[in-house]
Amino acid sequence: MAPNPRVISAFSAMKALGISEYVVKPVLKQLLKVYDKNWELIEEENYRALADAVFDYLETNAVVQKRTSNNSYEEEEEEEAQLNDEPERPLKRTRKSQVGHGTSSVGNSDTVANVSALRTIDSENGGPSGNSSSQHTGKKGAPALNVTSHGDELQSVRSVKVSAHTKNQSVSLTLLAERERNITSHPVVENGAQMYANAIKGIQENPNSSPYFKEKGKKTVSQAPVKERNPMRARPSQALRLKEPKVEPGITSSPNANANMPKALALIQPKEEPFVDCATNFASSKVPSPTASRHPDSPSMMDALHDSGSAQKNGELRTPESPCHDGKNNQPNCPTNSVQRPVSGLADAPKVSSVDLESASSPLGEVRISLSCTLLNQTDFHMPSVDAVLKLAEEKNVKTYDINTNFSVKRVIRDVCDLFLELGCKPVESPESNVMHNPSSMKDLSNAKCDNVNSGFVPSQSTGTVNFKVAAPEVHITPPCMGAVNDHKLPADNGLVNSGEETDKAAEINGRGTDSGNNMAMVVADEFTSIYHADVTDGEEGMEISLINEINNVRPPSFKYMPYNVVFENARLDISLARIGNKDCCKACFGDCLASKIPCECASQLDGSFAYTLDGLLKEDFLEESNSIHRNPQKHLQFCSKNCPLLRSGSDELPVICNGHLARKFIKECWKKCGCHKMCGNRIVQRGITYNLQVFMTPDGRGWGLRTLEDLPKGAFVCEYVGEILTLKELRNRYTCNVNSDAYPVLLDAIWGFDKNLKDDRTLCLDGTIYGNIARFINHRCSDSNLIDIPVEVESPDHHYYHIALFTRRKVNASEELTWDYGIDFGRKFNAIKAFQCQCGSKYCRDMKHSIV
Ligand SMILES: C[S@@+](CC[C@H](N)C(=O)[O-])C[C@H]1O[C@@H](n2cnc3c(N)ncnc32)[C@H](O)[C@@H]1O
Repeated sequence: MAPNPRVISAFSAMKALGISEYVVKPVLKQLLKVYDKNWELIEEENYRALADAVFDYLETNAVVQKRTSNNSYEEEEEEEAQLNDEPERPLKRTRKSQVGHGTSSVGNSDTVANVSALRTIDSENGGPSGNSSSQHTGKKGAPALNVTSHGDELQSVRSVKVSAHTKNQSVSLTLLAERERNITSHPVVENGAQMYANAIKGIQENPNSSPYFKEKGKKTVSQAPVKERNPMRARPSQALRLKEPKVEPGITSSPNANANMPKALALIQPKEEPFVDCATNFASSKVPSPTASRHPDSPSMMDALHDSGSAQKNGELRTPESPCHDGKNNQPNCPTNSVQRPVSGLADAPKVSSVDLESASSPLGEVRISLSCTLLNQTDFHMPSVDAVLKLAEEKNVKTYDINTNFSVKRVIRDVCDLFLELGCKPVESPESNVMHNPSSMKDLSNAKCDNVNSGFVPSQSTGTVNFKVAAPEVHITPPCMGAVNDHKLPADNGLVNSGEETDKAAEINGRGTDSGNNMAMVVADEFTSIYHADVTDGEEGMEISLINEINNVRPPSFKYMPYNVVFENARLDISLARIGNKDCCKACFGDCLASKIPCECASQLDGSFAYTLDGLLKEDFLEESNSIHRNPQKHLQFCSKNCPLLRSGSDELPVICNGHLARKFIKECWKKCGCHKMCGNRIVQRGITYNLQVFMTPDGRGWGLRTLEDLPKGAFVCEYVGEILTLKELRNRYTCNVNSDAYPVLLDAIWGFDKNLKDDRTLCLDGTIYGNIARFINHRCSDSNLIDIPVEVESPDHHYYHIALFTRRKVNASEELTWDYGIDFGRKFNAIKAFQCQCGSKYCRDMKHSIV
């Protein structure tokens, strides 16, 4: 449909005032309603009414946001109702007065909620729940901080840039916030800040001057402020639907070479050995010794393919699951601060003589806030590690503040600033301490010649400046991935790849050059030593996750980074708020459900308790129970006999009867239909990755691995296993045709043993091979892995689809490799996928007695 020329003219007129179309659009819509589509009234006096309404809206919006911003979901409902001419909607106050919970009280709010839900899904994810399309548009933002700017709700801070100038004794911190691109309103006035301010002032002085308020006694825009999308948007939890994986040019779909697929399947006899978490002996250089405890055999992910449920006759294993993250950044209900002007509060930092905070924005939705603080008579400042500062700031905030009620972005910023100064003024200790130091690779990086990479993270001694965030490289990790694993498969006799020669050989074997074919922006330093990429997530996560290869020339595999699951063609995945009944959500809640004395509906699956602690960690008893299921799978199996999807999908090598599927212990998180705040403590996995992780090349031939760069407490959410949501049938087709492919499938089979009429399109699994996240780099460790997979229900209440969240089973030390027990039964071999020869190094390794061909 051709755009209405009157609309275009209205936009142009407003643009001349420096007001963006994003702002004008919703207001215009409302105005047309108010004026019964009488354009003349709007166009009169060169759009005077519209201009007034816009300014009103901006002003009101600023006030509203300042005042609340607590429960944006409710606001969305209100807005939605307005747009739909709902006479009355569940008012925030009403809801709030219903302290606690309640299943249903909200009367007729269902309709409204559903409507708004749909809208929310649509806009928030840049993609619908059910449609197919490929909008990966949405940059998600697992917000670390939220700041308000320009009277507008803050968008999530996607990155932090910190720089210090020792020479001038100043430290500057730049928070780079990025607005969601899809946001409907964009209150940033492009060039007319002053004009806007004057206009607002005029309206304040003479409110009646606006015809907008006079006409017809109808609803005014200000009654229903059009709200911007909630900035604190957790990561989109629903899946995108893709028609088919897009494989970018230059990439082959699956290296044939040494495919090491999990083959495994299967059945493992749970061992009775005691466990002791052996420290990972391979992580890269300094791996602290693990101390934890843990146990042996269990099932794993790849099982799936092979026998997913795989089990065995007696004992069995299982498949892994979901995601999640920790809640250590739990922010309270609401951030507010308008961080626009010099924040005087910051000045009380003892060592700081002055603090400046400036903000700038672009019409594209980028907001940059720059904070600089100058030291007072401090001559011995040195640049501390950014990581150390942020880590300390985080710890400090979690410990110091009542995170639920008192959180203040301003204070966080001040703390970060203070800590910079504090750490920077301490004498330099060991290289491991808090002073920024780099692995050899970092040094190399500084000399690296790489034209197209603005590699930050390289401290430059000469200037004393550190750019924490590297200018985003135009990197596209392209599809078919599977590769990397093979690349490192070296001859079993040595396993270690550490010379250029060997590397080249490996690359040759795999038909790949060591230095071509991939346009990843990364730094290659020296000849064989460091390949470094500042952010393998391509900006898709709230955290940057670097990749480093100090071992050989193998480049990262080609795959498309996705922070959330995507639906492949035929899988049936119904995600809609309409499917979430009152018993599946806590509509009457507000704020933080964990803080409420009365457990809400979302806690009912766990007998009225939540799986998380107030610190955002998995509760001890929940973790222990889940560990126990992994240790003794045979006690938790549910059988689906002949109707087992695995049997139906056919394979000569599969057992004739179902070996059982684990009855998993689920976490149920609050979600969009719930009344609580997005930062509610029962929304951990949705918020995405919050720890500082790194993809690295293992030195012992297991290919890439994932490690943590900071200590992780026990029960911390690390990441979700993300991939394409496939039906089992699709999975089999995919890998039966390509037996040699590497694949990383995980069955979503928790319901299989219970649903006797399971249709093929509902037998789902996740495959992170082509579309996936950093979890695809996590290597397997038999039994005493430091991560455990927990199924998490977020947007789909029936357990056919759920998320797989990986939590720490014990405290994990910085630089330790993160591992997960895939649940592979190395004693079995199935046709579709080849198992690898396990080199986990665990004393419980299940592959020691088997020789895999
Ligand atoms: C999910 S991927 C893990 C990331 C992989 N290392 C890479 O380079 O992409 C699984 C593959 O990693 C390798 N792998 C994982 N754990 C291993 C282990 N304990 N021993 C040997 N190879 C392992 C196998 O090739 C397996 O097929």
